[in-house]
Amino acid sequence: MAKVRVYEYAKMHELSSKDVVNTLKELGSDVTNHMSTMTDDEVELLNQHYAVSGDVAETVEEDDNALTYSGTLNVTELGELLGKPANDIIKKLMFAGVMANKNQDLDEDTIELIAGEYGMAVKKEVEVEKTDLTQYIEIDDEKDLKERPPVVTIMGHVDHGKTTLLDSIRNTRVTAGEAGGITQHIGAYQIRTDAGKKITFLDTPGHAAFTSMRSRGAQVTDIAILVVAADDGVMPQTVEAINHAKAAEVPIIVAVNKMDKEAANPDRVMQELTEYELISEDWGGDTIFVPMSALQGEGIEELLEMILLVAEVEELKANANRRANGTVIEAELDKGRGAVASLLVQNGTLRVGDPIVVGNTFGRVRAMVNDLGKRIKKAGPSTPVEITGLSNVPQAGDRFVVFEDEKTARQIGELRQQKQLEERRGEQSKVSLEDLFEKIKQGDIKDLNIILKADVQGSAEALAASLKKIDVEGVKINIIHTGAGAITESDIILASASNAIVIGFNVRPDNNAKKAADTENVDVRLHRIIYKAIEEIEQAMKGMLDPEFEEKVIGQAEVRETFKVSKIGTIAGSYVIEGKITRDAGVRVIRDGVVVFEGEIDTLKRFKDDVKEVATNYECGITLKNFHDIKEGDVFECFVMEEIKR
Ligand SMILES: Nc1nc2c(ncn2[C@@H]2O[C@H](COP(=O)(O)OP(=O)(O)OP(=O)(O)O)[C@@H](O)[C@H]2O)c(=O)[nH]1
Repeated sequence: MAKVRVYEYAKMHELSSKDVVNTLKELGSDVTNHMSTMTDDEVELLNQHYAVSGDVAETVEEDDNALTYSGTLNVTELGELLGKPANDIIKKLMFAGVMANKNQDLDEDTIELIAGEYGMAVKKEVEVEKTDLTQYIEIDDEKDLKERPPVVTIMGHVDHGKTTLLDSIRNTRVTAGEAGGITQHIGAYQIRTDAGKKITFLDTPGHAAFTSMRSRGAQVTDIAILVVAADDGVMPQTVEAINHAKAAEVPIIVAVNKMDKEAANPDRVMQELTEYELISEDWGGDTIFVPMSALQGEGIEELLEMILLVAEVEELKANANRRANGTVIEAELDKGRGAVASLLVQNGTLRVGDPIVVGNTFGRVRAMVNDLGKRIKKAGPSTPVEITGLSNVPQAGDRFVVFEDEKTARQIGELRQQKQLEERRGEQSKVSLEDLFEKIKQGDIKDLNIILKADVQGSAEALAASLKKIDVEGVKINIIHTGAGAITESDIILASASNAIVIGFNVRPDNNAKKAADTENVDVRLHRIIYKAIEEIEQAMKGMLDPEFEEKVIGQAEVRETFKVSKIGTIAGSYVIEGKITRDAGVRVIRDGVVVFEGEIDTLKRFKDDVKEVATNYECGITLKNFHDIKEGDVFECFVMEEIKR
């Protein structure tokens, strides 16, 4: 039989708890109040006393008519819920052995007890975060999942041919067979290969867009194409792109571009990329390299094949037979059409008329067009579309979720709007050196991600190597990107997306980076001396930044005589009665147990000599800074501030 508390028993038999407590006491039990649990014997005794029977545990039932509340209730609030004056509640509580005032919060059991006294039932509602969109996305059954097209982003260094590649893929593929198709820029497009398989390309080349989406929690890319010009090799933004893709754990296919050029040297590209763990299959690695010429359309076919191959390995799947969800690729306010958003459907099928929450806005899909500007009625997984019908303009990277009915969509959309406003006020916390240790201690952080920029690559690497050697238990340093040159907006966005801090060595953030760091709350640390940078990080990890101090009393001296000297003030002829007195310690003057002064020692002498410290049982002369009202019998208590080891 389950253990039963007094109030539960009382409730079940419609008795007052107070009564039951008294009865139990009369029966010799040592229960004290309504919360006490009873032994089986006690229950039996009570049953006999009240002439009731039955296994009480079995009589507990869920009450569907229960009044519901959430969070906590105080006495007044409980009164309101039950429709009773607070004073009545207080009386009931008193009878149950609980002394409470009107504002006192009550625990769940007590709330139930009091409601029970009135013959009512209450139930605490489990609170859910109603604004979290992901919770409305049902998990698919494995059997409903079918292959979906991969979503690809093209990245690489400036001028290595990203745009040319995107264009040439689109030109060879999109118009073919799509009669009268005029490509429309909606942030992404989809092609169909000869084999009839689809691939979706995100239209904004470069890693900044890629990562700014990720910083908003959106992961839309399945595969990254790293374009490297064969005549130029690995350049700074190539490295950035690699790091961005790696941070997002997206597989990389290397497109060795501009092979038509005379200076093309694909071996050099392969060689250089080995440094970044991108090793070609020819060389025993597992990275796919595709030599090509985006300009002449060479190698495109093979690249598309390789994309499909990687997609197959990744087992990209979705369920078209469900309400859609996905991510905003771009959005803007159009004068004529209102809010226009390009969406990538990531799962399910999006239909015209669907009630939808997009980021912090909502609406109904009014009109939908595809990447050829054609009006469509529905769009399945991995399809990019442009929609109208939203009440506001969302942001790239925002998630969207279709709801069953418009009312729910509106409710959740409005709640999210409200929450966004509140959050803006209370800005969320990213990692910073100030609270790093706190976060490590609480287990919130196991890796400290760092982005390192320096004036020259050499010092960035030296600093990275030293930082990696810092050994603090419970936390690991991850250098997710190093580079030479000023700290850029792209660095900040990567930091924000990866919850990293940025260290600048002999470099400064440019203006855009400064602004971005502000809005994204990214901690940027600037240094000119390597060991200082290392020290700062190490101390932050150990919780030793701005150390906390506590006072420690080191000794006491008693004033035996005082001498007034015109230029000096009062000299206290003292005797050290405990510990020691040191010249640089803090001092408190205690007279009859009261602190009459707190400050610093000015001079400390033995006979005529200045000394640093005086030990127990020695005499000394002491003067204080800015305090001369010293009296015989005063006690000088000396203290130092000691750092608290955390
Ligand atoms: N010879 C040759 N030139 C190419 C090839 N691909 C691109 N180019 C040229 O390289 C230049 C840069 O190409 P883009 O496609 O604009 O390069 P991008 O990477 O998009 O450059 P940004 O948008 O500035 O980052 C252009 O003049 C292209 O015509 C190629 O395969 N062969």
